[in-house]
Amino acid sequence: MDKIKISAVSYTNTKPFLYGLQHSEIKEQIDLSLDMPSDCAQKLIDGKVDIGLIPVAATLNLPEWHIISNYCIGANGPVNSVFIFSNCPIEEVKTVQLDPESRSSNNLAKVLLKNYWKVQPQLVTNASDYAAPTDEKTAFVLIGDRTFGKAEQYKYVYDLAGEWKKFTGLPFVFAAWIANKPIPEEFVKDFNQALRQGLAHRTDLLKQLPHRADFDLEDYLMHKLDFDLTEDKRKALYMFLNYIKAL
Ligand SMILES: C=C(O[C@@H]1C=C(C(=O)O)C=C[C@H]1O)C(=O)O
Repeated sequence: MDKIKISAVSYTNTKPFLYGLQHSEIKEQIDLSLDMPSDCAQKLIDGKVDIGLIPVAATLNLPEWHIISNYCIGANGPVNSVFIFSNCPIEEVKTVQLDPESRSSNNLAKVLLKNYWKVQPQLVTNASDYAAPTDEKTAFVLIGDRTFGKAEQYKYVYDLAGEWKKFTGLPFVFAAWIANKPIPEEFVKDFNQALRQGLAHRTDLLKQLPHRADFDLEDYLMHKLDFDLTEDKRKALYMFLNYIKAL
């Protein structure tokens, strides 16, 4: 049988899943690449892979998609790795730079700016001074490991999963395991078993990760991230997609 091609996120948030896949026999059946989220999405859209841990916002660009797992990258309240960083209050921000590695969080920022904060700053992709704006009134979206330790450096820090929870009362799902074609049931079963094992071994994984003085990895992997794709997260996912369509 041909190997099933998979693209997964290259950030720390995905390490519990990778631990499970690497410690299971399923690793012989898969061809795994690690990519930034925007590339996971593009590879699934272009048919270069069969399954991706992709930003949920990118499903709007897929003609066919199937959620193949009850696990995801999500949060129920603040996630501590998806932010708008700003040096002035959000109401005064004139420009928001978007993160080139993101698809979900950029859209979440747009949804919250419009519907929650009710402001209309200019949105910029590929800003030349991205993540280091010189203008006081320019803020930026930043996701993943690049945010670790940075929350102290800005006067105004907006955790987007926390803001979404205040807005909707719901948890949020950033990325889900999605296939662009039907995948054999037996494989899906073994794949989910491997993911479950990985989550169950987070304490072992944490022992292998380098300690960071500026970021609480244990709190992040055990508490801030919430990996179960619950009914509430599914509800939030479809609500989010509808908000994006209405932007
Ligand atoms: C919580 C996170 O979730 C992520 C955010 C994504 C996005 O904005 O497109 C996609 C995948 C996840 O890695 C994070 O990266 O910090």
